[in-house]
Amino acid sequence: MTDQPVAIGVVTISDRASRGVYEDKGGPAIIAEMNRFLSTPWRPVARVVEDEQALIEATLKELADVEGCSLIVTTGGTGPAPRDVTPEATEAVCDKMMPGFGELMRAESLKVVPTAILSRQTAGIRGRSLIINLPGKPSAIADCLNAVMAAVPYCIDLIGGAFIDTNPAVCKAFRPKK
Ligand SMILES: Nc1ncnc2c1ncn2[C@@H]1O[C@H](COP(=O)(O)OP(=O)(O)OP(=O)(O)O)[C@@H](O)[C@H]1O
Ligand SMILES: Nc1nc2c(c(=O)[nH]1)N[C@H]1C(S)=C(S)[C@@H](COP(=O)(O)O)O[C@H]1N2
Repeated sequence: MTDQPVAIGVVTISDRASRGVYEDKGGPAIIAEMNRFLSTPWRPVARVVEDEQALIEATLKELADVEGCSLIVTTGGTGPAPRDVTPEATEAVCDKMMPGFGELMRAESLKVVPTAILSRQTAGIRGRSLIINLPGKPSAIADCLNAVMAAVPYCIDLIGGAFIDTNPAVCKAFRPKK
């Protein structure tokens, strides 16, 4: 069997980007960061959706269950506004939550911007997929992924997802039981 590139979901959740009011910069920023981090061949499965909980849930389920994404990264919809429902959608589709991701990403973002505490970003496991929420501001993507990336490959190992390795010059993946 030939080795297929690892599928990674890239989900932009934004009313305005999904309607073409502005160009989506979040999805491309996630793809650029993943290219920087990962040494394992991978392919993005990208979606841009409105801030609608049912739509977000359906997208996360499709990427996990049909597309077989071992990792799904979302951007947007994590704040306090009425239409910000990404964490609710994430929790609704996950078997278990991984609160450490949100805690660490908020703590690191707080070094950059005092409004970091307004993000309710979280992470969780659906089957063999790790889902991680990032804020909508494109600059938040690198801040947050830099904070958690070293732990992502081992987390995916533990849930039976694809083997993912990182470029050690950028980020050394930590695998305690290698
Ligand atoms: N996908 C994106 N592409 C480019 N810029 C974005 C994107 N998402 C957010 N931004 C920028 O970050 C700012 C804050 O994002 P936020 O998610 O709070 O937007 P919002 O007010 O919820 O609106 P929307 O859901 O329409 O993006 C936006 O005003 C916009 O300038
Ligand atoms: N690193 C980082 N985190 C950040 C921000 C940012 O600019 N950089 N913006 C904050 C702001 S202003 C908000 S309202 C929340 C939620 O953003 P979201 O609704 O776009 O997900 O993320 C916060 N976290």
